[in-house]
Amino acid sequence: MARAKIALIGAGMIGGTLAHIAAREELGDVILFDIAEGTPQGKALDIAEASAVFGKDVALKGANDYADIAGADVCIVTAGVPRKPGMSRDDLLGINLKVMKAVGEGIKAHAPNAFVICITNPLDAMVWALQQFSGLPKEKVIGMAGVLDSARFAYFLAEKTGVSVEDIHAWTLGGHGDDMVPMVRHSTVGGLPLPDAVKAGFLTQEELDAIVERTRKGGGEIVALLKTGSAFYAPAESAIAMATSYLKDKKRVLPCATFLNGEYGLSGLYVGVPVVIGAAGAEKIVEFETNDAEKAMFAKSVESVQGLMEACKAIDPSLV
Ligand SMILES: NC(=O)c1ccc[n+]([C@@H]2O[C@H](COP(=O)([O-])OP(=O)(O)OC[C@H]3O[C@@H](n4cnc5c(N)ncnc54)[C@H](O)[C@@H]3O)[C@@H](O)[C@H]2O)c1
Ligand SMILES: O=C(O)C[C@H](O)C(=O)O
Repeated sequence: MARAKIALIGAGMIGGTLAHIAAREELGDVILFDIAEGTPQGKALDIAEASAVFGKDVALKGANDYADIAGADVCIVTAGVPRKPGMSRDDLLGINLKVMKAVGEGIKAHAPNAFVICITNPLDAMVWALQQFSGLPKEKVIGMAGVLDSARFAYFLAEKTGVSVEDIHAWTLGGHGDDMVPMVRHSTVGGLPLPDAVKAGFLTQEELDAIVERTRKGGGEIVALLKTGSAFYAPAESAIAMATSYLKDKKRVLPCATFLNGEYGLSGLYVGVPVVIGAAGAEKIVEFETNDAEKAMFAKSVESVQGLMEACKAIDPSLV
């Protein structure tokens, strides 16, 4: 069977890390695309040379022409700009929306059968715009954020409780902003929902509250430390988990920005929800039972996403 073709649109910090992981995992041949000349070629060559050390058979190529992504099975989009300290993700909207238009047109022309994973921020509005600009089916265009946010939640819980990260299952819902919703009742430590884990003495309520708050602001914490850009290792791992589930038809349930069509009482927007990812793309949304407090937090987060969609429409009236 032919190897999968993975096109990485954007060869910056996340794009380069994605290429490295995809090659090491032998997930498929990799095209690194960027408007910057030399960057994708240099990173592709560097990783290709590394493949002789880690011993995996993959082809890597850098490109500045969309024709090179032709026939891609998966496109992972990181093209655009990241935030710097003092900025919010929403400040990136104007510049990254223009980038999404160019990327969407490139994918439409050259890789219309791909499964597309958008990472560019502000995520929920960018993936919504990218789907429209590309014209690809909604189930084939999805956004990466929830896997990252829930990984942060899980890591902080593991660190505090001393339980292996493998035995913590954490979930976040909503938009990829500071009002995202870490799902305390649905997340577990060793199988115990977090309120029961508190009762069992794994952590205190105050510690849990602090972890929820730290999760919400997890992106900003890294931006403040790095000063020159934002997180890239955990975001790349998160997108690789999504791409792997699609390519191997694993049907993992992962929290992703997914187009809603009545689920959670909403339609016509992308927002983070658990979804089965398999060979058909976003195959089935999982609807968590939510109480009034969770519903209110989710509604607030959705409102923020809708505000960003309105801002996009004001810039580009072709968006509906
Ligand atoms: N969804 C998430 O959870 C998440 C996590 C981390 C970062 N991000 C976002 O991902 C994006 C990329 O982050 P990064 O750290 O890789 O940034 P980066 O600056 O290192 O890389 C971005 C790359 O995009 C390229 N680019 C710009 N315009 C382009 C265009 N029109 N076509 C093709 N390439 C273009 C740049 O040349 C650069 O190489 C940012 O918007 C960041 O905010 C999202
Ligand atoms: O916070 C950012 O700007 C990048 C990304 O969205 C993240 O959560 O790490």
